[in-house]
Amino acid sequence: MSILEALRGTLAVSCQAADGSPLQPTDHIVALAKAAVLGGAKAVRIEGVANVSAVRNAVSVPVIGITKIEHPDSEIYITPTLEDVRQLCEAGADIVAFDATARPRPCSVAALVEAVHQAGRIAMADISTLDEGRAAVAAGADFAGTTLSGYTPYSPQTEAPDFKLMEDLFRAGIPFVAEGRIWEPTDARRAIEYGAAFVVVGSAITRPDVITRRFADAVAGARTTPEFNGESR
Ligand SMILES: CC(=O)N[C@H](C=O)[C@@H](O)[C@H](O)[C@H](O)COP(=O)(O)O
Repeated sequence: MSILEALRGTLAVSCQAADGSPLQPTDHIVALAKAAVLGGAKAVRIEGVANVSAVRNAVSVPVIGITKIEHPDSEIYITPTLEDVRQLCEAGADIVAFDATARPRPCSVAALVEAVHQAGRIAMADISTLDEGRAAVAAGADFAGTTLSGYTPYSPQTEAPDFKLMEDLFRAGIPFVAEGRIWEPTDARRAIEYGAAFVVVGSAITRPDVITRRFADAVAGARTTPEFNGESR
């Protein structure tokens, strides 16, 4: 069975640590990935060549590899160049994901796809609109990811997952993975029911600081005098 067939209808977990997070050391990323697998993740999405290599050696599920490189002259920061692709493949990524948005870019989507395929790996195109999904698949990408919806100025800026984009991709016959702002298990399930090949969840599982903030904000907004049936006592 191919990797993509095996992943159909399953959960993948993105194990990344933002700048300044105490979880940044590679050992912690490996621990997050192992915990995700214990919980039922069938793939993990990992940022950084050293992290991909360490996680590849520590778990047996497929690894979706990316790099994140901020560049002063470009808004493209997820796996922007052929060198990033080469290093991720060498580190053992089974799937390489890259920005496939329509913004000005250092390297064409077609060239990135070709490099991924030459290494015998699967190409995942992170997109923000239906047109970008169409273009990425036309350029040879194996599937699109809704990852960047909400992160380009011309895509809908919402707090929820972009279910409209999922529906549009499904109707257009573009194979896709649901990723981005999936906070509730019911949303993950809904994404599969909207036709996603599989679902990638990150922050809601692997960013304890962000998860904590949700709870802290909820508690901070609570009334401190109990009230039952509209009556306080
Ligand atoms: C936009 C961008 O840079 N997304 C990144 C891509 O790898 C990660 O920061 C996200 O955590 C990941 O996509 C999962 O999404 P969420 O954390 O919302 O479940």
